[in-house]
Amino acid sequence: MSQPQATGLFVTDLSCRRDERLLFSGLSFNVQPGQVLLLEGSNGSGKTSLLRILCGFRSADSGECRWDGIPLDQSDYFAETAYVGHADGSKKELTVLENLRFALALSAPGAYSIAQALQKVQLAGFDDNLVQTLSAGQKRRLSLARLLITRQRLWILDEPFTSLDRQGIELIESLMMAHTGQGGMVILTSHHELSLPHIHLQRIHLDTCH
Ligand SMILES: Nc1ncnc2c1ncn2[C@@H]1O[C@H](COP(=O)(O)OP(=O)(O)OP(=O)(O)O)[C@@H](O)[C@H]1O
Repeated sequence: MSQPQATGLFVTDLSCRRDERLLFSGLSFNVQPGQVLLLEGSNGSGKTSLLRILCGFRSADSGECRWDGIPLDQSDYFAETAYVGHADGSKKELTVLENLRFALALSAPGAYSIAQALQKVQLAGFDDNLVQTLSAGQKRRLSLARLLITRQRLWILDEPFTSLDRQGIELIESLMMAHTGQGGMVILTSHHELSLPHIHLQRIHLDTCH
């Protein structure tokens, strides 16, 4: 009988050093459809470094990552993953609309049109505003709109609640619930306590991964 296929992200025995400091080692976990993984740890414990490894921006010192059972670089992983980092990923000299059109040109379309996504993140009417004129929270909301207009199975979010008001925090939580409810996956770092009822939430505390 054939083995059932491993679906999702499987990480085995990962380690990372920064300069002479071992940030984490022997780190193994998996994230499967419908699941959220919360990375916790003190400042400097390596949360962003781990996310950057998972995004392919830097290499691990050892270990292996597989997507649906296949090494990341031989799989569809990078096309199926969206990253929202500290820098928001928007081009500040372009308008809101231009940024979203640009994102859409690079990815498969998601469930929301650009107009619907702007409405959802409460940026309707800001279409022609240059990103550099938006507030920090509005830039965050624009990066959320990007997640909605494109279709990716895994969202990797580095401190997504930064700069957001209470309504914005609730918005992200509801978007994460909808995403995982449709079989999507989320990996995030946050110092904010999450409210995600009925979601399979895993936690990894990086201070303890040595
Ligand atoms: N570009 C870099 N070059 C050298 N060391 C770095 C670099 N970026 C981060 N580090 C170091 O790597 C360690 C982990 O940093 P990282 O940003 O991954 O931590 P973090 O857990 O995300 O922290 P925070 O909660 O403060 O965002 C820190 O000691 C930091 O000084």
